[in-house]
Amino acid sequence: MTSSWLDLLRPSGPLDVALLVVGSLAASLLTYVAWSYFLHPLAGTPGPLRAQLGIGGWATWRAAKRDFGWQLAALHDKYGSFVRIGRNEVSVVAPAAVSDLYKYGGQVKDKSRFYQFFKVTKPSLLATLAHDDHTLARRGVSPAFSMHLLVGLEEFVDACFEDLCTRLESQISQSGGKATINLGDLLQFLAMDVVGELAFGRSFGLVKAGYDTDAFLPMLDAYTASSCLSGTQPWARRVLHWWLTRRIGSSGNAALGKKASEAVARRLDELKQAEATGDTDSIRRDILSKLIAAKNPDGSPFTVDQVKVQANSILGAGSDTTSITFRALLAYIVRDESVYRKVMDEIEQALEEGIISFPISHGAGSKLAYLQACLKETLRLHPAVPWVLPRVVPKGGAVIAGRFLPGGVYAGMSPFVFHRRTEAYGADAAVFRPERWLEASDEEKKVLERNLLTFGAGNRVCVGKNVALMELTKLAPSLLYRFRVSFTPRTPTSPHQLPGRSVDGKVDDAEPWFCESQWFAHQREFFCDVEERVV
Ligand code: HEM
Repeated sequence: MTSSWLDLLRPSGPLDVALLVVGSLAASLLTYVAWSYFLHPLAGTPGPLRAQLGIGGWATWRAAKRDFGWQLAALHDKYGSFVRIGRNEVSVVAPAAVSDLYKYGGQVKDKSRFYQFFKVTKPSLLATLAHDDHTLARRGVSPAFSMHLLVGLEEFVDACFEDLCTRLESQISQSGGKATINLGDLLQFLAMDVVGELAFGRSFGLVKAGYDTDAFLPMLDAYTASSCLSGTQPWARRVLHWWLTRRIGSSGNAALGKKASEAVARRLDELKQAEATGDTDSIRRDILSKLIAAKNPDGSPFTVDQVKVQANSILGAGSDTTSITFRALLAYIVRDESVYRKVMDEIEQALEEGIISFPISHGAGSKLAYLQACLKETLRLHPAVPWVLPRVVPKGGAVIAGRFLPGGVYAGMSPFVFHRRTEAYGADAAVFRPERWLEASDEEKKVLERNLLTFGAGNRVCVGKNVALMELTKLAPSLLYRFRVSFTPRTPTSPHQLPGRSVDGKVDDAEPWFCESQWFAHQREFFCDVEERVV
């Protein structure tokens, strides 16, 4: 029989079979890599090599290392406005992209699959990907977050703050006039107690207890870390979730579900009794009430499950974010004596002139112009969510910041990176300068506001923005007025276990915390020396 060259390829033993399999795999991989590098619609967009080769994993690795913000900033410094951060994903930092990607009624509408694992049990608002589904869901939930409703709930926020003052005073007196306190944790307890009051019918009592009674903090950490990591590698979700929950522990998860069930059941009971006695005025008109009264698009009332999902997602979305911002605001004010002096002079003068009184209302706090400018600068330089907020370019493609991106590509902007770019905030973009918000003309202010992505933008803008701003506007001046706060210096005997690291990743022991950058820009170990002020 005559042999052809094809016979040479025919395996004649197990070794040949193995070689053929390995060879075929290598050839497929090479073809895939070459396609990603040369032919993919994002080919030619600069970025880390592994993203360009389509292997992916850059964002996953950054999420695992929790250094996402500053690593992405460095890539943009190197490559410019468009950086390919995944096989099919691009990060953009151009002012025009804000409206191209996020504006109401714009071409780009759906969220990318990155968000899918932020669902609690069923998709919450944050995790609803399709624009149309989200619009309907948001219509039901929005009334629960109106400023009108929230202003009527200020007394509950004040009560949580009083718990904080009592705790601080007691620790201060036990320590002989000045106490070293993990203020970072206490501020998160405060934010959680406020969410408890507004969305669960009563405070969780964490500030009063002085510790994380139901292990909520590790649970929230496991929830965001696992959702974020899994979002970057959906196929590996189960493994990542298993690994993380083992590593971080998430015992609070069950406690949280239980708390939501109890809160809804309690409120439904109260409603039933009130209706029976005709005394419906005695029912608190809070977020929980509004969620219970919410309707689906077909007019049917929210089910108990829907109410629980929304309440739980509020805890997931509202407590880390608000406390990260509170810590950052305090730190920016306290670390610079001239900023601190201006804030305190403004508060004292407003008190003298009767513009504010205690407890400071949201309306009164809003009149503290310099403090509000500090808050804006804090939201700009330390956005609680530094991650890119990825959207899907629609079929047929879209022009984003002057560049055509084909349909199906994921594109997003990182508030952290964008806010530090000169094209967004000028040559001093990296500097904390509250005055920029006060000196700007009305037209300039519109641009500053438009470029501020801390709460997202467009129809996906944070639904809890009013809750956070109300809390910070009231409580930051109240805390600063009652207590003198300074960073606990790092010494061999101080309680710190981690080195100092700033929001932009600089390791420096003068920093008040160890900052991480993943979905959240969380600060660990914010220890402060706290004294009562003579007022
Ligand atoms: C300073 C505090 C806060 C910051 C910086 C913040 C930031 C954000 C951001 C960036 C988004 C949009 C994400 C995206 O486009 O992908 C978002 C959405 C959301 N936030 Fe906030 N948030 C804060 C406080 C709160 C609070 C207090 C609550 C609840 C009481 C809350 C509940 C939500 C919810 C439910 C969504 C999803 C909205 C939707 O998709 O319709 N947030 N937040």
